[in-house]
Amino acid sequence: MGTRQADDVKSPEAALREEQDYVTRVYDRLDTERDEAERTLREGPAATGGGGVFQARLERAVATDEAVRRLDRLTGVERGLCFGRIDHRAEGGRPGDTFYLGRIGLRDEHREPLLIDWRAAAARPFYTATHTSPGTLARRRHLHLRLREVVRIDDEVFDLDGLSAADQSTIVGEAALLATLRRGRTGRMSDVVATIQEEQDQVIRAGLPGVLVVQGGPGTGKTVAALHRAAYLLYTHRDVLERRGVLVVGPNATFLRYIEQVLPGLGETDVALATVGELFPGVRATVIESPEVAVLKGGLRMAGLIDAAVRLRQRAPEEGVEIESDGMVLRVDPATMLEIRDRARELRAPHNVQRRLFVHEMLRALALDRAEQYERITDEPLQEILDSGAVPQWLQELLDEAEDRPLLDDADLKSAKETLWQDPAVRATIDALWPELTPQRLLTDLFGDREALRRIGPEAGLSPAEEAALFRPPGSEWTVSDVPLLDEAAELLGAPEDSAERARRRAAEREREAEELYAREVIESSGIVQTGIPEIDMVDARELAERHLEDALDLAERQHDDGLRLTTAQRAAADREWTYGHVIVDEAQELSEMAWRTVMRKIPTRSLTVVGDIAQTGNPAGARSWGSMLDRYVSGRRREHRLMVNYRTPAAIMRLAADVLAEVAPDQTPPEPVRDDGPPPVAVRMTPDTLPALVRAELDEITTDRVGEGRLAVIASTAQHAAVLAALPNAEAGATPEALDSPVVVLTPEESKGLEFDSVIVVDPAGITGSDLYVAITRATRRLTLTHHNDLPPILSSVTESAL
Ligand SMILES: Nc1ncnc2c1ncn2[C@@H]1O[C@H](COP(=O)(O)OP(=O)(O)OP(=O)(O)O)[C@@H](O)[C@H]1O
Repeated sequence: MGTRQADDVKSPEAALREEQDYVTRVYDRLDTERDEAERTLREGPAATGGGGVFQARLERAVATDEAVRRLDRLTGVERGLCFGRIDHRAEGGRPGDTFYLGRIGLRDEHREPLLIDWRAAAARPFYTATHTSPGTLARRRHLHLRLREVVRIDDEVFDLDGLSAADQSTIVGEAALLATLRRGRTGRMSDVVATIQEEQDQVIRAGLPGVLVVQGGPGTGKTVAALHRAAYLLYTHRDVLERRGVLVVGPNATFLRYIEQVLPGLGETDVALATVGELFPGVRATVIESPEVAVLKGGLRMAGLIDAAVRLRQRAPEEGVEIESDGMVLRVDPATMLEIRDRARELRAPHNVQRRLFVHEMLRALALDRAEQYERITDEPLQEILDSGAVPQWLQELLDEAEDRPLLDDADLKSAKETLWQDPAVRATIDALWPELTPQRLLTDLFGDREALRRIGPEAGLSPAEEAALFRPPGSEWTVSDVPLLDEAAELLGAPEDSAERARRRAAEREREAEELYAREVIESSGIVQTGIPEIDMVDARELAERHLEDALDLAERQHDDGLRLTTAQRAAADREWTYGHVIVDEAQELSEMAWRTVMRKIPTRSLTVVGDIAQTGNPAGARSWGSMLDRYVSGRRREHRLMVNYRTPAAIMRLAADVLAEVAPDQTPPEPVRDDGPPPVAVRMTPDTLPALVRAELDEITTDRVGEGRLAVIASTAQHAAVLAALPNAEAGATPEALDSPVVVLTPEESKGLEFDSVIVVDPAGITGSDLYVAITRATRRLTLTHHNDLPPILSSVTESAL
């Protein structure tokens, strides 16, 4: 230590000018690359028209895809493109290396690195160096930009002697961090790439395989770390993840809107975001059930109930079946009926696939019955001859021969079955016995049928009261708790197979085969798979061929979308059976057991990041511990990482939150706040009439001179919500994404989950129970007011009363 960098002694103005020159070069380079990407789209192979052989189409598709991706990436990173610089210590008389860090990596025209991607290994010291263990760093510099102008520099010098004790703190980049944290809120989360802290860095760069649980109190940066992790994983494992995609599951649409800009800002545009209510394609559920029904529908007994509901739709009537067809009454006797149903059930396939066997067996039984009846009719005159005893020799021979032959040969049987299937009466009867079902149909019928619920409820271990609670009239809206049940049903039912769909699938398959052939030819003709070394050829050739083939087919598929370019995220979102490369679940404590089953189906490799806080669980069907939700899927293969520092809520508000936590979750420790600024929380006794005045006063306090900053949330229990909204006609209400753009929003505690606001007014906290109160209080980044009509509960007694 002790070597001083030459430019440490420069005047601050000169240092700023120098950095400005560098940053200007970086932006110039960004502009050049954007121009190039645009030109490729306009003039390059991507721009040539449609048609042509598959290889040409393939090349065009590759070029288009790359140019669009590149352009997306280059466009998303404009703000704060370059945010830091690291200077390594000089060694052996040689000056140390200097690197500039950015949201993406850029090289100059000579291919020399100009900007290092924040996720690259070379950037890591920026996040890990502390005063106690600086590694090889001599200095870390934060560059603060307004648009493309460098407005401030913050230095941390690691090789100067005599650092104060405070500087030894483990929180790195304190000046830069606090400046960032004090910014007014804009209603959108922003990335923190310039100020990622060491404990967050460990989460972000943890390995891809297995389940990583990130447990942390409110404001510890769980969400922000999870999103940076998505960007980091995509950067480090792009080949796997770009093809399979990354899914981020969040608690509600407002929250997803709140975080949606973070990944594009980090250069990633291809991550699917969804709520649990959106995990079943074609349904967008937002309605929340009553707590009792949410618990019931969230529990694993539902898997048994749905299984029983499917079996209930596979009928074998005790009295057998009779159908009038073509002037004849056809019968399937009870024993045959049972045999046919059981044979179909034994097929290890979903209901709609088993149905095909059921239909064939039923038609066969009916065709045989018809043939037997015909035979009886035509045999009547013959019987008379036989009874008379005068049977000529030739007839006896014919009869002996016929006895050995089956009633219907294969061709007869096929045509008889086809004829029967054309008969609407036959079809209707078979459909009623084993209908083709969609998940929606199955659940609508089940929940709308008290008798069916009563019949199968006991099998799933439900009490009569629980069976009754599940009933609802057909046509009711889908709820968030229904979505995992729809997914469960889809799993048991399989895809319905109507004839139009079948024809489309066959045509698509034929086309795909043709394309596959072309793709193989492309690969073979390019010689890509020949290494000349027999062992390598055997393994690598296959792997390479498969990879290229899949890429080729992906592209071919995309071209089919009438010229529309579908991203991996879009294709994944439309396909229930899509399996992702990695899944991140935020506010994961809210997921029920049934929701976890749905999520786990999407990630058979179990490469998951699970982010949440057990102390904030609001969903009565949510997690009480991580083990209770995850162990059945990943027992023993779960790593847990704890985040302990709160970057959001100032110390005075956190002291109150700690009182609440001690009551609602005494086994949990509140996180340590970084900030000790801002006024203590206050309590205001009032009526709804005075609420507008309080809102106006708070808005005056938080509005900054920067346009678009300053957000206020009024958080009220569901019971108070309507009255509060009526008192604040200019405020936006709850779970709409637009609410985030409004300076004032009225939310329930549930809706406020994961969000943050400069000022929070909690209306009637006595009416908000348990962890919901903890969530509501910890949304504030600067100011907290509690309003109440009656006395405050003892748990909040430390808050000072204030007049309006
Ligand atoms: N390293 C950091 N640098 C700057 N800001 C940060 C950092 N880490 C977290 N923050 C900020 O702290 C706030 C809280 O972060 P975040 O929402 O990710 O916390 P959380 O743990 O998910 O909270 P909750 O459990 O309440 O949803 C955000 O404004 C975030 O930008």
